[in-house]
Amino acid sequence: MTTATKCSSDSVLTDGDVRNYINGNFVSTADTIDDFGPATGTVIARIPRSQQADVDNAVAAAKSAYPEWKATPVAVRAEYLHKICAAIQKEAAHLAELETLDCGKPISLTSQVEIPRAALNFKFFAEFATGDETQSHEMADAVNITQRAPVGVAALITPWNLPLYLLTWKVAPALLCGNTIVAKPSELTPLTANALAQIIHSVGLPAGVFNLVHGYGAECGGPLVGHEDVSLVSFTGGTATGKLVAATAAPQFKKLSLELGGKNAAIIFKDCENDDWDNMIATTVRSSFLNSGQVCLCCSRILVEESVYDRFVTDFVKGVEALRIGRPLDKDTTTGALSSRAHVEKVRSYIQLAKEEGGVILTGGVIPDLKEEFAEGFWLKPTVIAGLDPRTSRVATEEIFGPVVTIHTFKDAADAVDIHNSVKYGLAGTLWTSNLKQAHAVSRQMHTGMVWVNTWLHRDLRVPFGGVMASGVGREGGKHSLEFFSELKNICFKY
Ligand SMILES: NC(=O)C1=CN([C@@H]2O[C@H](COP(=O)(O)OP(=O)(O)OC[C@H]3O[C@@H](n4cnc5c(N)ncnc54)[C@H](O)[C@@H]3O)[C@@H](O)[C@H]2O)C=CC1
Ligand SMILES: O=C(O)/C=C/C=C(\O)C(=O)O
Repeated sequence: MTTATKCSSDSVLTDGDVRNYINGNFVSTADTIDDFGPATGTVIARIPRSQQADVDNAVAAAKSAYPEWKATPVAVRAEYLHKICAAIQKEAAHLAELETLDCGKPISLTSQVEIPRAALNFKFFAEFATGDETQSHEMADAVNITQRAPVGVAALITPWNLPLYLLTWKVAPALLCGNTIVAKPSELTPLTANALAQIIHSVGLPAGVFNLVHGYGAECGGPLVGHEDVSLVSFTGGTATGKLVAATAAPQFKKLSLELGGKNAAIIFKDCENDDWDNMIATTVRSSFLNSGQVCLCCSRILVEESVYDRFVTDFVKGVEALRIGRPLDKDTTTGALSSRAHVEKVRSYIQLAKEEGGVILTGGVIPDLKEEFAEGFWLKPTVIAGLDPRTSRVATEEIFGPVVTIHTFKDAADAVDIHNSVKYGLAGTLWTSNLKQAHAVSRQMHTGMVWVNTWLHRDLRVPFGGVMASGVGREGGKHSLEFFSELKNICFKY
């Protein structure tokens, strides 16, 4: 089956053909899974439905390639990362179209943010590899050399919301540190992972170093996590799945990183009314509805100081209603479709629940009226809900992971912190204030892995990325990724 996008004549991509990539070969499976384009709701590709035997083959290939890759100097590994980065950049326009087709998200997002970041993930880690991590500790009669050694075969399991962005965020440091890989992308968005395998093949990475298996979570992801020859699992996805992954991996003592969901809040103090109001409104619209709210960092709760609540609601709803929902390939579209029909139904069930909980829909809450072409697609309007109890409402405290935000008031900083910390998640929070002391005090009390002050999703790839409580375990990013994808090893030399 051929997808609707076109590659240039010298492209290494053949996107009509989605296969597993095992030991340097592209292989099919007997059974397949339909891959739907969310904008139209039609089948755009058929992908492998891998089972235990396919996972076994991929892990065996990764295990067999490991000794040689482990012994490959880090500078040579970094050179491969540079080549993969260059190939992604060369194919960027096509990759952006593929991602848009597979996810239903706007081309502005894939072409300006996601695909450039996928390339940057490789460049960043290639340049991060200095070898400076080696330390020595001298004794009177010996010297200790502490080095970083790779961990082994890494299972990398990624979700559907930022497919290539999040896959490359794991692949680049895992390769750099000398691990071999079996990757399992989401069955909902397999196309750019398939393209990445074709790119990796084209740059001549040794066979077996990178392997890719497509399939359902239970049939393919589960056997991969549980495989006895897998030493490390890096998972990004929902909290419920993260629990299953942890329950399998922990008793086998695998290294484990879990980047899970969130119920992030944006806290808006009245003092940002003075100088930063318009920027705050525009950024809060973005932090609520970027990728239709399907980013783990999106702020799905907005807490507003009482005295500026009315002004906030008026300006925020105006900003939300100005979003352009429609054809994802149009350059000025800001808001596309959701990932799947099941996800639309999940999000709609929360909107219904909000009504039952006494909430008021300020805007959205319905399927948009789009052209005939999109009648069967997976669409929902950006939705703003007020009037819910921020501590007890299910809609205001459970992860929805879609285009729905709830707005609440708070009295003072202590009240804001109390509401903020009343959910079981703790990924990333945002606060808006011109009072430096307040920013300092509140950010320290917010129980999250990350806080942004007067900004949002302002990324520096060196900083630790990850959450607390139900938002996950472990940190990735910069040296934290290198620490996760390697083990410290001490060698003591007696004089
Ligand atoms: N980045 C994030 O924070 C994400 C959060 N979510 C949240 O999770 C909810 C459910 O979404 P799903 O599509 O079910 O995501 P999921 O968490 O089940 O899927 C993520 C990845 O895990 C794999 N997987 C599923 N079951 C597995 C298992 N037993 N063992 C190993 N791998 C497994 C999937 O195939 C996919 O590759 C969403 O509605 C959203 O609330 C979903 C995706 C991303
Ligand atoms: O690294 C980033 O900039 C963003 C990461 C986003 C996720 O991990 C997510 O949405 O799951």
